[in-house]
Amino acid sequence: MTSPTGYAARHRAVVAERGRLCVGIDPHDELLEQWGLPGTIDGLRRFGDICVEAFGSVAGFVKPQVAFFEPYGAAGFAVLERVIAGCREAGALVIADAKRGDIGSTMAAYAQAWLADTSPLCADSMTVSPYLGFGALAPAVDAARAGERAVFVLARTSNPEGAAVQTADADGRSVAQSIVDTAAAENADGAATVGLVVGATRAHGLDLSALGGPILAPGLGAQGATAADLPEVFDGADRSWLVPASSRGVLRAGPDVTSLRDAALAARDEVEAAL
Ligand SMILES: O=c1ccn([C@@H]2O[C@H](COP(=O)(O)O)[C@@H](O)[C@H]2O)c(=O)[nH]1
Repeated sequence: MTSPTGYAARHRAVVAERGRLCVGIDPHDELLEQWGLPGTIDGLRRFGDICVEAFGSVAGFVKPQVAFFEPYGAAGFAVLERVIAGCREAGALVIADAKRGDIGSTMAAYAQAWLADTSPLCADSMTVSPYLGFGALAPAVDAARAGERAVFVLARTSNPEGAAVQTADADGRSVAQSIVDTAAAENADGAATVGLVVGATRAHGLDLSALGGPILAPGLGAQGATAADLPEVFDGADRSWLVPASSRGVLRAGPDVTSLRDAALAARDEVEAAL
């Protein structure tokens, strides 16, 4: 077997050391309240700092949900920068859950924001939406490949509403399967630059066997999926590439750092035992 290159090497290394679980960092208002924090920028900053301390040095992957930082404006983005940098410095791979997608020229700016070393928001990967066409994502795919990073393209999302668009027919296969097949072609170089988002919440009917890249699988915990569901939901996929994700399911253990870390490690162990 040849040694992995590009993003694949970074991904494989962190999985070998820390496992496949991705902990979502989603500062919901209800969680701030449950953690005894004010719904202010100070509360958001404290939430972020606790997450960095709890997860940065033990989680393989963390996934800050950008949407929860945006309502705080510039100050919220400053907290997000701090969360991304803190987790990366502690060794976790950071997936910026930004779900960006636009015409190519604008996509290039999104890539610069989330995937360029020069940006204060620079992460290890980002989520992107192919609704403007897979080809429009090229600037992000190129930036990711050049920087040994990845993009996670929405294919079959964890929410029930996604089916109407994602299972629609596209020349004899579903829209989602066409995304999978295009991603697989991008991964022919072995660098695993193009990952997918495929929810863990239900059977998706996709053939993921030739993907050759990571599969972010949100839906564990609060959305009802369990680690025990994973083998059936992802039957036929290369499980070594699975990145099952849980946000509220872990975050509800807060605000105590040790309890949060223990919850993340317990979820990680359940995932590894199931897979
Ligand atoms: O298909 C998708 C894509 C993204 N998400 C995001 O993941 C987390 C899930 O949070 P939980 O608390 O574990 O339910 C959230 O940020 C979503 O925006 C997803 O759920 N499904």
